[in-house]
Amino acid sequence: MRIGYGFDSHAFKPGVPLILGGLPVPHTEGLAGHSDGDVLLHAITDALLGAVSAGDIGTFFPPTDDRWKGADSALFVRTALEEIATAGYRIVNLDSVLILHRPKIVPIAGEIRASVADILGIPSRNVGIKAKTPEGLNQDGVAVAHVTVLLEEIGEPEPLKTMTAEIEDPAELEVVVRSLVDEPHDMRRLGRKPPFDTDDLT
Ligand SMILES: Nc1ccn([C@@H]2O[C@H](COP(=O)(O)O)[C@@H](O)[C@H]2O)c(=O)n1
Ligand SMILES: C[C@@]1(CO)OP(=O)(O)OP(=O)(O)OC[C@H]1O
Repeated sequence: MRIGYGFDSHAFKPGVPLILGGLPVPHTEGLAGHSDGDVLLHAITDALLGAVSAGDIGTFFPPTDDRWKGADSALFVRTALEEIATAGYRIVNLDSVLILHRPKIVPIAGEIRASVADILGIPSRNVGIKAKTPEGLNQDGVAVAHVTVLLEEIGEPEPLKTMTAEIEDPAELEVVVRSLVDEPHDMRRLGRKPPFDTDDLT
């Protein structure tokens, strides 16, 4: 298991679109940045890179490089996903806190969650989206994102197990082979989930 943490902040600016977690959000202002200013995806990128000690967003995508001007921040996340896969890990779950006065996040949290889950290639149930207003912080014109992520090792598939048995009566062999081949086997009884949905079997 590995844990990662990411943080980012961007100032609100009139005349640019607001994008949060890859979702375009109708609002009076957007977030200033060299890229599309998606504060949540930047914090996610840093959480993923940090979990495998692979540096941070700026080491991969320097703000001095014109290639990333106006870039879709999903590109940064995809690169971080490649880094964690190369290191042998995949995401267990991710949690986040957005800190901003407006817009209100709760009414659109489901859409942001679905967008983030889609970019990460994980189910929505493994993505947490929360929000707070920056009360007492004197940060009215700013959006802040904090993200934590938990990774697990992808791991090698378990080697096939072999069984040996001594049978004296050849008729008994027939019974044992038939029971192995013909009868349905419920793997849940062995305490392990099958790697597929048994209802899908035809
Ligand atoms: N931009 C925001 C900020 C907050 N919320 C929701 O309001 C709750 C109360 O926030 P406080 O910071 O005032 O304690 C918060 O837990 C969120 O549910 C929001 O939706 N969008
Ligand atoms: C994403 C990059 C690169 O375009 O720039 P910004 O969009 O300004 O975002 P920030 O989180 O300030 O810094 C990371 C940079 O690498």
